[in-house]
Amino acid sequence: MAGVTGRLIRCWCRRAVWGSLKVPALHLHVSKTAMEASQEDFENAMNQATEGSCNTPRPGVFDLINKAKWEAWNALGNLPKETARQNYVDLVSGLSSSSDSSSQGKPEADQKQAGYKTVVMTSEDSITKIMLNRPAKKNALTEQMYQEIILALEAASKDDSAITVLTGNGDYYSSGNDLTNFTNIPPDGVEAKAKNSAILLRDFVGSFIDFPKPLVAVVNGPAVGISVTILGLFDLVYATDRATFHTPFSHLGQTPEGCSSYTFPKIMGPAKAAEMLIFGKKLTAGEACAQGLVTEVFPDSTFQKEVWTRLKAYSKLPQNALRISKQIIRSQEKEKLHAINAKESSILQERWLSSECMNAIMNFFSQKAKL
Ligand SMILES: CCCCCC/C=C/C(=O)SCCNC(=O)CCNC(=O)[C@H](O)C(C)(C)COP(=O)(O)OP(=O)(O)OC[C@H]1O[C@@H](n2cnc3c(N)ncnc32)[C@H](O)[C@@H]1OP(=O)(O)O
Repeated sequence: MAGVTGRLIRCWCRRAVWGSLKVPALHLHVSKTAMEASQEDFENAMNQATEGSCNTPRPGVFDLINKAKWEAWNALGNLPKETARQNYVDLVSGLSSSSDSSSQGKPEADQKQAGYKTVVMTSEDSITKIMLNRPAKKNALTEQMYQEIILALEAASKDDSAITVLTGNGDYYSSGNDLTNFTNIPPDGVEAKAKNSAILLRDFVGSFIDFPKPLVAVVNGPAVGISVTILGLFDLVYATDRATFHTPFSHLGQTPEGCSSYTFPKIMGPAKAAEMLIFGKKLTAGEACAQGLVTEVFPDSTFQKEVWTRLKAYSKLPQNALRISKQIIRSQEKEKLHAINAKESSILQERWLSSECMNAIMNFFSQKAKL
């Protein structure tokens, strides 16, 4: 912790608390079919889609395993970012459908998808589950996690599942943005970092706005920050009675995102939304349900069993009807949501450069200030 604090204070002296966001050109050639692809192919494709072309030094001649991995990644060459992402999604989607056909007679088999490092993506019973997987850090969202969630949603939108679920591993749903995202300064400076982070935020929220199938949050514990705001973009939010919902943006010198400046007043009315988004009032699961942010609250002891039984029943409904109904509802205000997302992201880009925001983050790391 002393190291992190020292780094933050050094950053502050240079008027910055930002981490180096990798936004390289992304490159990938995928020539194998999903059935032919190995775990290593998925890892290389994921590296390419999230980190870009091979950007690490070649391992030493005796480091045979890492040298082979490096050579495979390096061999992928240079392709535009969108192509790299699309290739990755195609590879994963292909795996999902080919696995499904090869596992006929075992329809319940849990299809775990390879290549993700910070989330676990599985498909079972026509439900694709994306599980945040950093329990020791309360599922705080790193830049890599934002990228992997975007990729996972793209893959889920194309697989043959009826419903997609986002949940967390461990005692938290998510503690929101990982504050260490703000700790290193990239060579191109703090303003560039803020700009790249705003782009990542806009893309991340945009992938929830555009998601074409029913999207369900299984809120397995407390939720903070952006993990709360994006709930306004889900179709169902099921919560354990242990969950809390906290958006302490003013405490952090920040402002609402995830389209919550629009969805929260619409869901709960302007006064209750202001209490959460401006003054940082933390809601219990029962309160969040009474205000319409949560669909239903379950006792923690039976939470998983009850929720998954419910979702399995829903996933048997006709898939096209589910998808089309979702899209009719979303289409009413999709453009508006994108405009709000762009505006919120651009305001945050400025906020992240403010002394209020920098002080709040330093405070968290230096004093372990809890929300
Ligand atoms: C591309 C950028 C997009 C940005 C979008 C804008 C998003 C905004 C937000 O999401 S604002 C909300 C940010 N979140 C927070 O401020 C939460 C900070 N964390 C806490 O207050 C507490 O950790 C807690 C209340 C969530 C949990 O407290 P407790 O139960 O006592 O656990 P610990 O604090 O010991 O946590 C264990 C371990 O996890 C680390 N950790 C938890 N949350 C975060 C986080 N958000 N960022 C970084 N690290 C986090 C914590 O430091 C501990 O680490 P350690 O074991 O000490 O190494």
